[in-house]
Amino acid sequence: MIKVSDNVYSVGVIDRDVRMFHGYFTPIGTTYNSFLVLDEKVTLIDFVKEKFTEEFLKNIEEVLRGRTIDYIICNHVEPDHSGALPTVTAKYPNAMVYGTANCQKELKAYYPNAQYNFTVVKSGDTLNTGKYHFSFIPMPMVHWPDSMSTYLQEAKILFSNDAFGQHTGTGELSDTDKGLERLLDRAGDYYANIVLPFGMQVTKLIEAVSAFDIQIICPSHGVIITKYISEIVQKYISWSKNETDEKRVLIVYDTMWGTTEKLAEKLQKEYTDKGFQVEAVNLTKQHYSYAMSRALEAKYIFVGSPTLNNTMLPSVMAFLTYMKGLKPKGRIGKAFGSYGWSGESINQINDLLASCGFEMQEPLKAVWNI
Ligand SMILES: Cc1cc2nc3c(=O)[nH]c(=O)nc-3n(C[C@H](O)[C@H](O)[C@H](O)COP(=O)(O)O)c2cc1C
Repeated sequence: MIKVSDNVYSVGVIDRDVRMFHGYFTPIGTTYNSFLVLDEKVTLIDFVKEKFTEEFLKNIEEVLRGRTIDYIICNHVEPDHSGALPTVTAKYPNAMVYGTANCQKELKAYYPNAQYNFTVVKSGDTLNTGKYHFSFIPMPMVHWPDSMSTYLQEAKILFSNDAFGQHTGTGELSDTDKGLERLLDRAGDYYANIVLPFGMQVTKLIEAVSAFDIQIICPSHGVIITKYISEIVQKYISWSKNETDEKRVLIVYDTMWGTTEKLAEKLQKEYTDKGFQVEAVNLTKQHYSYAMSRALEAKYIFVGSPTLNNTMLPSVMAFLTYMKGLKPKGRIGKAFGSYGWSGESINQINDLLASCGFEMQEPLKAVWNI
Protein backbone atom coordinates (compact mmCIF):
# COMPACT_ATOMS: atom_id res chain seq x y z
CA MET A 1 0.00 0.00 0.00
CA ILE A 2 1.40 3.40 -0.99
CA LYS A 3 -0.01 6.88 -0.42
CA VAL A 4 -0.26 8.67 -3.77
CA SER A 5 -1.62 11.93 -2.36
CA ASP A 6 -4.05 12.99 0.38
CA ASN A 7 -6.81 10.34 0.56
CA VAL A 8 -5.51 8.49 -2.52
CA TYR A 9 -3.78 5.14 -2.03
CA SER A 10 -2.23 2.65 -4.41
CA VAL A 11 -3.47 -0.82 -3.42
CA GLY A 12 -2.28 -2.88 -6.40
CA VAL A 13 0.35 -5.63 -6.55
CA ILE A 14 3.69 -6.39 -8.18
CA ASP A 15 3.95 -9.43 -10.46
CA ARG A 16 7.73 -9.85 -10.60
CA ASP A 17 7.61 -13.22 -12.34
CA VAL A 18 5.25 -12.74 -15.29
CA ARG A 19 7.18 -13.09 -18.55
CA MET A 20 4.48 -13.28 -21.21
CA PHE A 21 1.57 -10.95 -21.96
CA HIS A 22 -0.46 -12.05 -24.98
CA GLY A 23 2.69 -12.70 -26.99
CA TYR A 24 4.61 -9.78 -25.48
CA PHE A 25 7.70 -10.78 -23.48
CA THR A 26 7.98 -8.89 -20.18
CA PRO A 27 11.56 -9.42 -18.95
CA ILE A 28 11.16 -7.49 -15.69
CA GLY A 29 7.57 -8.39 -14.83
CA THR A 30 4.86 -5.81 -14.25
CA THR A 31 2.45 -4.35 -11.73
CA TYR A 32 -1.34 -4.37 -11.64
CA ASN A 33 -2.19 -0.96 -10.25
CA SER A 34 -5.38 -0.21 -8.39
CA PHE A 35 -6.28 2.84 -6.32
CA LEU A 36 -8.55 3.64 -3.39
CA VAL A 37 -9.87 7.16 -2.90
CA LEU A 38 -11.24 8.00 0.55
CA ASP A 39 -14.01 10.60 0.75
CA GLU A 40 -17.50 10.65 2.27
CA LYS A 41 -17.91 7.71 -0.09
CA VAL A 42 -15.03 5.35 -0.86
CA THR A 43 -14.06 4.60 -4.45
CA LEU A 44 -11.93 1.74 -5.79
CA ILE A 45 -10.37 2.21 -9.23
CA ASP A 46 -9.59 -1.01 -11.11
CA PHE A 47 -8.62 -4.42 -9.76
CA VAL A 48 -5.70 -6.85 -10.18
CA LYS A 49 -5.13 -10.22 -11.86
CA GLU A 50 -7.17 -12.97 -10.21
CA LYS A 51 -4.24 -14.87 -8.70
CA PHE A 52 -3.29 -11.82 -6.60
CA THR A 53 -6.77 -11.32 -5.13
CA GLU A 54 -5.82 -12.25 -1.56
CA GLU A 55 -2.89 -9.81 -1.41
CA PHE A 56 -5.09 -7.16 -3.05
CA LEU A 57 -7.86 -7.56 -0.47
CA LYS A 58 -5.30 -7.19 2.33
CA ASN A 59 -4.01 -3.95 0.77
CA ILE A 60 -7.57 -2.65 0.49
CA GLU A 61 -8.45 -3.52 4.07
CA GLU A 62 -5.30 -1.83 5.35
CA VAL A 63 -6.52 1.44 3.84
CA LEU A 64 -10.22 1.01 4.57
CA ARG A 65 -9.71 0.35 8.31
CA GLY A 66 -13.21 -1.00 8.66
CA ARG A 67 -14.92 1.26 6.13
CA THR A 68 -16.60 -0.20 3.05
CA ILE A 69 -16.31 0.39 -0.70
CA ASP A 70 -19.18 2.44 -2.12
CA TYR A 71 -18.10 2.85 -5.73
CA ILE A 72 -15.89 0.88 -8.09
CA ILE A 73 -14.61 2.39 -11.32
CA CYS A 74 -13.75 -0.30 -13.85
CA ASN A 75 -11.62 1.41 -16.49
CA HIS A 76 -10.85 -1.78 -18.42
CA VAL A 77 -12.13 -5.36 -18.41
CA GLU A 78 -8.97 -7.21 -19.48
CA PRO A 79 -8.33 -9.93 -16.84
CA ASP A 80 -5.11 -8.36 -15.55
CA HIS A 81 -7.27 -5.44 -14.36
CA SER A 82 -10.60 -7.10 -13.56
CA GLY A 83 -9.66 -10.63 -12.43
CA ALA A 84 -10.37 -9.89 -8.78
CA LEU A 85 -13.82 -8.41 -9.52
CA PRO A 86 -16.00 -11.41 -8.58
CA THR A 87 -14.35 -11.73 -5.15
CA VAL A 88 -14.28 -7.99 -4.45
CA THR A 89 -17.91 -7.43 -5.47
CA ALA A 90 -18.95 -10.46 -3.37
CA LYS A 91 -17.16 -8.97 -0.37
CA TYR A 92 -18.55 -5.45 -0.94
CA PRO A 93 -22.01 -6.25 -2.42
CA ASN A 94 -23.37 -2.72 -2.08
CA ALA A 95 -20.65 -1.15 -4.21
CA MET A 96 -21.87 0.32 -7.50
CA VAL A 97 -19.60 -0.47 -10.46
CA TYR A 98 -19.09 2.32 -13.03
CA GLY A 99 -17.84 1.68 -16.56
CA THR A 100 -18.61 2.13 -20.23
CA ALA A 101 -21.40 0.23 -22.03
CA ASN A 102 -18.75 -2.02 -23.55
CA CYS A 103 -17.31 -2.60 -20.09
CA GLN A 104 -20.71 -3.84 -18.93
CA LYS A 105 -20.97 -6.24 -21.90
CA GLU A 106 -17.46 -7.60 -21.50
CA LEU A 107 -17.78 -8.05 -17.72
CA LYS A 108 -20.92 -10.12 -18.28
CA ALA A 109 -19.02 -12.31 -20.72
CA TYR A 110 -15.99 -12.77 -18.48
CA TYR A 111 -17.80 -13.16 -15.14
CA PRO A 112 -21.32 -14.42 -15.89
CA ASN A 113 -21.85 -15.52 -12.30
CA ALA A 114 -20.56 -12.41 -10.53
CA GLN A 115 -23.14 -10.30 -8.72
CA TYR A 116 -22.80 -6.52 -8.81
CA ASN A 117 -24.71 -3.34 -9.57
CA PHE A 118 -23.56 -1.51 -12.68
CA THR A 119 -23.97 2.06 -13.92
CA VAL A 120 -23.05 2.85 -17.52
CA VAL A 121 -21.08 6.07 -17.94
CA LYS A 122 -20.23 8.09 -21.02
CA SER A 123 -17.97 10.98 -21.87
CA GLY A 124 -18.64 14.03 -19.68
CA ASP A 125 -20.37 12.08 -16.89
CA THR A 126 -19.12 12.71 -13.38
CA LEU A 127 -19.31 10.96 -10.03
CA ASN A 128 -19.47 12.98 -6.82
CA THR A 129 -18.18 11.19 -3.72
CA GLY A 130 -18.46 14.10 -1.23
CA LYS A 131 -15.76 16.67 -1.75
CA TYR A 132 -14.30 14.83 -4.76
CA HIS A 133 -15.52 14.65 -8.35
CA PHE A 134 -14.47 12.04 -10.89
CA SER A 135 -14.84 12.70 -14.64
CA PHE A 136 -15.03 9.80 -17.05
CA ILE A 137 -13.14 9.84 -20.33
CA PRO A 138 -13.95 6.81 -22.48
CA MET A 139 -10.98 5.97 -24.71
CA PRO A 140 -12.32 3.18 -26.96
CA MET A 141 -9.53 1.05 -28.45
CA VAL A 142 -6.80 2.31 -26.17
CA HIS A 143 -6.68 -0.62 -26.30
CA TRP A 144 -10.06 -2.46 -26.00
CA PRO A 145 -13.57 -1.21 -26.84
CA ASP A 146 -14.36 -0.77 -23.13
CA SER A 147 -11.23 1.23 -22.19
CA MET A 148 -11.66 4.41 -20.17
CA SER A 149 -9.59 6.93 -18.21
CA THR A 150 -10.87 8.68 -15.09
CA TYR A 151 -9.85 12.12 -13.82
CA LEU A 152 -10.07 13.08 -10.16
CA GLN A 153 -10.64 16.82 -10.35
CA GLU A 154 -9.67 18.00 -6.85
CA ALA A 155 -6.47 15.92 -6.69
CA LYS A 156 -5.63 16.56 -10.38
CA ILE A 157 -4.95 12.87 -10.95
CA LEU A 158 -5.53 11.06 -14.23
CA PHE A 159 -6.15 7.35 -13.74
CA SER A 160 -5.14 6.53 -17.27
CA ASN A 161 -5.46 2.75 -17.22
CA ASP A 162 -3.28 1.20 -19.97
CA ALA A 163 -2.41 4.58 -21.54
CA PHE A 164 1.05 5.68 -20.32
CA GLY A 165 1.55 2.20 -18.83
CA GLN A 166 4.84 0.37 -18.55
CA HIS A 167 5.64 -3.24 -17.72
CA THR A 168 8.04 -2.55 -14.86
CA GLY A 169 7.74 -5.04 -12.01
CA THR A 170 10.89 -4.22 -10.09
CA GLY A 171 9.39 -2.31 -7.19
CA GLU A 172 10.02 1.15 -8.66
CA LEU A 173 7.15 3.33 -7.49
CA SER A 174 7.46 6.63 -9.28
CA ASP A 175 9.05 8.15 -12.39
CA THR A 176 11.45 9.96 -10.07
CA ASP A 177 13.06 6.65 -8.98
CA LYS A 178 15.16 6.01 -12.09
CA GLY A 179 14.62 9.06 -14.26
CA LEU A 180 13.25 10.04 -17.64
CA GLU A 181 15.28 7.70 -19.83
CA ARG A 182 14.07 4.67 -17.88
CA LEU A 183 10.45 5.86 -17.99
CA LEU A 184 10.50 6.45 -21.75
CA ASP A 185 12.28 3.15 -22.41
CA ARG A 186 9.63 1.14 -20.53
CA ALA A 187 6.71 3.25 -21.79
CA GLY A 188 8.04 3.00 -25.38
CA ASP A 189 8.37 -0.78 -25.11
CA TYR A 190 4.74 -0.90 -23.93
CA TYR A 191 3.51 1.53 -26.58
CA ALA A 192 5.20 -0.39 -29.42
CA ASN A 193 3.78 -3.73 -28.32
CA ILE A 194 0.25 -2.70 -27.31
CA VAL A 195 -0.81 0.81 -28.21
CA LEU A 196 0.86 1.37 -31.61
CA PRO A 197 -2.14 0.39 -33.81
CA PHE A 198 -4.32 2.97 -32.06
CA GLY A 199 -2.61 6.27 -32.89
CA MET A 200 -5.85 7.99 -33.88
CA GLN A 201 -7.53 6.96 -30.64
CA VAL A 202 -4.50 8.14 -28.64
CA THR A 203 -4.75 11.53 -30.36
CA LYS A 204 -8.41 11.75 -29.29
CA LEU A 205 -7.51 10.83 -25.72
CA ILE A 206 -4.78 13.47 -25.55
CA GLU A 207 -7.24 16.05 -26.90
CA ALA A 208 -9.85 15.00 -24.35
CA VAL A 209 -7.49 15.20 -21.36
CA SER A 210 -5.78 18.41 -22.47
CA ALA A 211 -8.69 20.27 -20.84
CA PHE A 212 -7.56 18.97 -17.44
CA ASP A 213 -4.80 20.19 -15.16
CA ILE A 214 -2.95 16.91 -14.59
CA GLN A 215 -0.43 16.78 -11.75
CA ILE A 216 -0.23 13.00 -11.41
CA ILE A 217 -0.77 10.18 -13.90
CA CYS A 218 -1.63 6.83 -12.34
CA PRO A 219 -1.48 4.18 -15.08
CA SER A 220 -2.62 0.61 -14.52
CA HIS A 221 0.90 -0.80 -15.07
CA GLY A 222 4.25 0.48 -13.90
CA VAL A 223 5.26 3.62 -12.08
CA ILE A 224 3.15 6.62 -11.12
CA ILE A 225 4.15 9.65 -13.19
CA THR A 226 4.59 12.97 -11.42
CA LYS A 227 7.76 14.60 -12.72
CA TYR A 228 7.80 13.80 -16.44
CA ILE A 229 4.15 14.34 -17.38
CA SER A 230 4.79 16.76 -20.25
CA GLU A 231 7.64 14.57 -21.55
CA ILE A 232 5.55 11.42 -21.69
CA VAL A 233 2.56 13.23 -23.20
CA GLN A 234 4.86 14.69 -25.89
CA LYS A 235 6.24 11.21 -26.60
CA TYR A 236 2.69 9.81 -26.87
CA ILE A 237 1.84 12.55 -29.36
CA SER A 238 4.96 11.71 -31.39
CA TRP A 239 4.40 7.94 -31.27
CA SER A 240 0.72 8.35 -32.14
CA LYS A 241 1.77 10.13 -35.34
CA ASN A 242 4.29 7.38 -36.14
CA GLU A 243 7.12 9.90 -36.04
CA THR A 244 10.45 8.12 -36.48
CA ASP A 245 14.14 8.94 -36.34
CA GLU A 246 15.27 9.36 -39.97
CA LYS A 247 18.76 8.21 -38.98
CA ARG A 248 17.78 5.04 -37.16
CA VAL A 249 17.97 1.56 -38.69
CA LEU A 250 16.67 -1.67 -37.17
CA ILE A 251 17.88 -4.98 -38.60
CA VAL A 252 15.92 -8.06 -37.54
CA TYR A 253 17.02 -11.50 -38.68
CA ASP A 254 17.60 -15.14 -37.94
CA THR A 255 20.09 -17.57 -39.46
CA MET A 256 20.84 -21.31 -39.63
CA TRP A 257 24.49 -21.40 -40.77
CA GLY A 258 25.55 -17.78 -40.45
CA THR A 259 25.32 -16.27 -43.95
CA THR A 260 22.17 -14.24 -43.26
CA GLU A 261 23.96 -12.95 -40.16
CA LYS A 262 26.90 -11.90 -42.35
CA LEU A 263 24.42 -10.01 -44.56
CA ALA A 264 23.01 -8.33 -41.45
CA GLU A 265 26.54 -7.30 -40.43
CA LYS A 266 27.23 -6.00 -43.93
CA LEU A 267 24.10 -3.83 -43.79
CA GLN A 268 24.96 -2.71 -40.28
CA LYS A 269 28.43 -1.58 -41.39
CA GLU A 270 27.15 0.10 -44.54
CA TYR A 271 24.57 2.19 -42.65
CA THR A 272 26.82 2.91 -39.68
CA ASP A 273 29.45 4.21 -42.11
CA LYS A 274 26.76 6.49 -43.61
CA GLY A 275 26.11 7.99 -40.16
CA PHE A 276 23.00 6.03 -39.17
CA GLN A 277 22.37 4.60 -35.72
CA VAL A 278 21.96 0.89 -36.38
CA GLU A 279 20.71 -1.87 -34.11
CA ALA A 280 20.63 -5.54 -35.10
CA VAL A 281 18.37 -8.05 -33.35
CA ASN A 282 18.96 -11.79 -33.79
CA LEU A 283 15.64 -13.53 -33.20
CA THR A 284 17.34 -16.61 -31.79
CA LYS A 285 18.66 -14.46 -28.97
CA GLN A 286 15.87 -11.92 -28.49
CA HIS A 287 12.09 -12.18 -28.47
CA TYR A 288 10.19 -10.67 -31.39
CA SER A 289 8.46 -8.23 -29.02
CA TYR A 290 11.88 -6.82 -28.08
CA ALA A 291 12.54 -6.31 -31.79
CA MET A 292 9.15 -4.57 -32.00
CA SER A 293 10.07 -2.18 -29.21
CA ARG A 294 13.24 -1.28 -31.11
CA ALA A 295 11.13 -0.68 -34.25
CA LEU A 296 9.11 2.09 -32.56
CA GLU A 297 11.33 4.98 -33.65
CA ALA A 298 13.31 3.35 -36.49
CA LYS A 299 12.69 4.78 -39.96
CA TYR A 300 14.38 1.79 -41.62
CA ILE A 301 13.33 -1.77 -40.81
CA PHE A 302 15.36 -4.47 -42.56
CA VAL A 303 14.33 -8.11 -42.14
CA GLY A 304 16.35 -11.19 -43.08
CA SER A 305 15.92 -14.96 -43.15
CA PRO A 306 17.50 -17.87 -44.95
CA THR A 307 15.21 -20.11 -46.98
CA LEU A 308 14.13 -23.22 -45.10
CA ASN A 309 11.90 -25.66 -46.97
CA ASN A 310 10.71 -23.01 -49.44
CA THR A 311 9.83 -20.46 -46.80
CA MET A 312 11.40 -18.26 -44.11
CA LEU A 313 12.39 -19.33 -40.59
CA PRO A 314 9.36 -19.45 -38.24
CA SER A 315 10.97 -16.88 -35.91
CA VAL A 316 11.06 -14.34 -38.74
CA MET A 317 7.51 -15.14 -39.81
CA ALA A 318 6.41 -14.65 -36.19
CA PHE A 319 8.06 -11.23 -36.04
CA LEU A 320 6.55 -10.14 -39.35
CA THR A 321 3.06 -11.34 -38.42
CA TYR A 322 3.31 -9.57 -35.07
CA MET A 323 4.66 -6.34 -36.55
CA LYS A 324 2.01 -6.28 -39.28
CA GLY A 325 -0.74 -6.42 -36.63
CA LEU A 326 0.83 -3.50 -34.78
CA LYS A 327 0.66 -1.39 -37.95
CA PRO A 328 3.80 0.77 -37.92
CA LYS A 329 3.55 3.40 -40.63
CA GLY A 330 5.87 5.44 -42.85
CA ARG A 331 8.83 3.02 -42.78
CA ILE A 332 11.41 2.00 -45.33
CA GLY A 333 11.90 -1.76 -45.58
CA LYS A 334 14.35 -4.19 -47.07
CA ALA A 335 14.35 -7.98 -47.24
CA PHE A 336 17.54 -9.97 -47.15
CA GLY A 337 18.68 -13.55 -46.76
CA SER A 338 20.72 -16.47 -47.92
CA TYR A 339 19.54 -19.54 -49.79
CA GLY A 340 20.81 -22.59 -51.61
CA TRP A 341 18.63 -23.25 -54.63
CA SER A 342 15.15 -21.71 -54.66
CA GLY A 343 15.37 -18.75 -52.22
CA GLU A 344 11.67 -18.08 -51.57
CA SER A 345 12.19 -16.47 -48.13
CA ILE A 346 13.47 -13.18 -49.51
CA ASN A 347 10.50 -12.45 -51.76
CA GLN A 348 8.11 -13.57 -49.05
CA ILE A 349 9.66 -11.14 -46.57
CA ASN A 350 9.67 -8.43 -49.22
CA ASP A 351 5.94 -8.97 -49.89
CA LEU A 352 5.07 -9.00 -46.19
CA LEU A 353 6.95 -5.76 -45.53
CA ALA A 354 5.31 -4.19 -48.60
CA SER A 355 1.91 -5.31 -47.28
CA CYS A 356 2.68 -3.30 -44.10
CA GLY A 357 2.75 -0.25 -46.38
CA PHE A 358 6.54 0.10 -46.21
CA GLU A 359 8.45 1.76 -49.04
CA MET A 360 10.71 -1.08 -50.16
CA GLN A 361 14.38 -1.09 -51.08
CA GLU A 362 15.90 -3.70 -53.41
CA PRO A 363 16.36 -7.02 -51.56
CA LEU A 364 19.83 -8.27 -50.65
CA LYS A 365 20.51 -11.93 -51.46
CA ALA A 366 23.38 -14.41 -51.13
CA VAL A 367 23.61 -17.93 -52.51
CA TRP A 368 25.05 -20.23 -49.81
CA ASN A 369 27.75 -17.86 -48.58
CA ILE A 370 29.44 -14.51 -49.04
C1 LIG B 1 16.76 -27.98 -43.60
C2 LIG B 1 17.15 -27.04 -44.71
C3 LIG B 1 16.23 -26.74 -45.68
C4 LIG B 1 16.56 -25.87 -46.69
N1 LIG B 1 15.60 -25.56 -47.64
C5 LIG B 1 15.94 -24.73 -48.64
C6 LIG B 1 14.99 -24.43 -49.65
O1 LIG B 1 13.83 -24.87 -49.62
N2 LIG B 1 15.37 -23.60 -50.64
C7 LIG B 1 16.61 -23.06 -50.72
O2 LIG B 1 16.90 -22.28 -51.61
N3 LIG B 1 17.55 -23.35 -49.77
C8 LIG B 1 17.24 -24.16 -48.76
N4 LIG B 1 18.18 -24.45 -47.80
C9 LIG B 1 19.53 -23.93 -47.92
C10 LIG B 1 19.74 -22.70 -47.02
O3 LIG B 1 18.82 -21.71 -47.37
C11 LIG B 1 21.17 -22.25 -47.19
O4 LIG B 1 22.02 -23.16 -46.54
C12 LIG B 1 21.43 -20.85 -46.70
O5 LIG B 1 22.71 -20.43 -47.10
C13 LIG B 1 21.34 -20.81 -45.18
O6 LIG B 1 21.51 -19.49 -44.78
P1 LIG B 1 22.09 -19.17 -43.33
O7 LIG B 1 23.57 -19.46 -43.36
O8 LIG B 1 21.78 -17.74 -43.08
O9 LIG B 1 21.39 -20.06 -42.39
C14 LIG B 1 17.86 -25.31 -46.77
C15 LIG B 1 18.78 -25.62 -45.78
C16 LIG B 1 18.44 -26.46 -44.74
C17 LIG B 1 19.44 -26.74 -43.66
